[in-house]
Amino acid sequence: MVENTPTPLIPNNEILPLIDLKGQRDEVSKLIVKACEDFGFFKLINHGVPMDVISSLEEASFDFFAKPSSEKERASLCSNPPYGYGCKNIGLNGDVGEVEYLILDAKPAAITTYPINLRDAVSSYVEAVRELACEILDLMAEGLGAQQTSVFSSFIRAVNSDSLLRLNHYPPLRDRDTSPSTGNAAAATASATSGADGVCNRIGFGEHTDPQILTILKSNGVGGLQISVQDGVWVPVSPHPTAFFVNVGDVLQAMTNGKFLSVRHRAMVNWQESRMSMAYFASPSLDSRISPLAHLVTPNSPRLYRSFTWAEYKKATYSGRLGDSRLNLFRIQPGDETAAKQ
Ligand SMILES: C=C1C[C@]23C[C@@]1(O)CC[C@H]2[C@@]12CC[C@H](O)[C@@](C)(C(=O)O1)[C@H]2[C@@H]3C(=O)O
Ligand SMILES: O=C(O)CCC(=O)C(=O)O
Ligand SMILES: [Fe+2]
Repeated sequence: MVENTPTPLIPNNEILPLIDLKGQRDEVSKLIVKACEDFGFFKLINHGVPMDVISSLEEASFDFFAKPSSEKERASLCSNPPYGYGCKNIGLNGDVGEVEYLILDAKPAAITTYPINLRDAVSSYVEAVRELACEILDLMAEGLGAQQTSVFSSFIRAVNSDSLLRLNHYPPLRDRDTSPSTGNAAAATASATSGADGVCNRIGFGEHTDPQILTILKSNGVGGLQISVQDGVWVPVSPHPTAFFVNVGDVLQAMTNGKFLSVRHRAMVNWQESRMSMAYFASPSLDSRISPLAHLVTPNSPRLYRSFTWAEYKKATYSGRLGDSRLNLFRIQPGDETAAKQ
């Protein structure tokens, strides 16, 4: 059963940074670093990804989710978790939400095996968004004063990068039998109270951090994404017609020695409109070793996490629940000199 969530919510989201990628390079890189330190999140406009590439994938996604369940399950492509179609069950350990989704391997070789109606749209989108992720990561490296601009983006450019594309569809609650006790539509209305923007207090995708390096997310014009700026306080991210929402993942928090925050976020369901989100998770290859940039470890900022491979981190992620704080498993305990030198 999906519970209501009477947690404090800040209605005004103007505090979230909106960054113009066409601005002056030095300025943009400073703004990105500041946003990642303060929120682990920002909105990006003038990002260079053509609108027709975005709308083609959005259309292909709506077409896919409009198919009968039996067909979607068949199109699940493979039984290799986490790839494929899923409905309400998130991950393998009992998490649920009012969402259906398709998770796709973003490797070019994998994309060529997708059904014809998705293949072209996914391929163009992934190529464009991967380039954007690399550009953002280069700006971050510059803003952090890293010796090599490509210190982060080289992980994503690797041919065997484990990046994923996830298409999430949150059907509107209005027409559904949503009341757990009675199945009655009026009771469902009362229990899933919605605001003026139609966003309900019903969870579509529960709170979590993204485990990878960086997430580039595009949603349609329907609100629902919220980020947690401090424990239990949720800030709604208002929809934007063209912007991408960018958030830091756990691996980038580890590589920046905690300077950047991997922000907790969740997605709520809309009362009357379908919400679609398309998330590209930029990820290292399985054998990549993750360690902090040397210049970010100082006597005043001692090392926070032991080094790990993405395979190790991914295994820890997938053996846990959605809301777990996975990075804590890799945190160096005070006095653990061996781990601090690895
Ligand atoms: C419950 C889970 C779903 C998830 C794997 C996990 O065990 C914990 C992290 C979840 C998450 C969140 C970000 C991405 O949407 C995702 C694909 C990922 O890499 O980690 C999902 C996983 C999933 O849905 O399989
Ligand atoms: O749908 C959204 O806006 C967020 C989805 C999300 O956080 C995820 O897929 O990891
Ligand atoms: Fe997420």
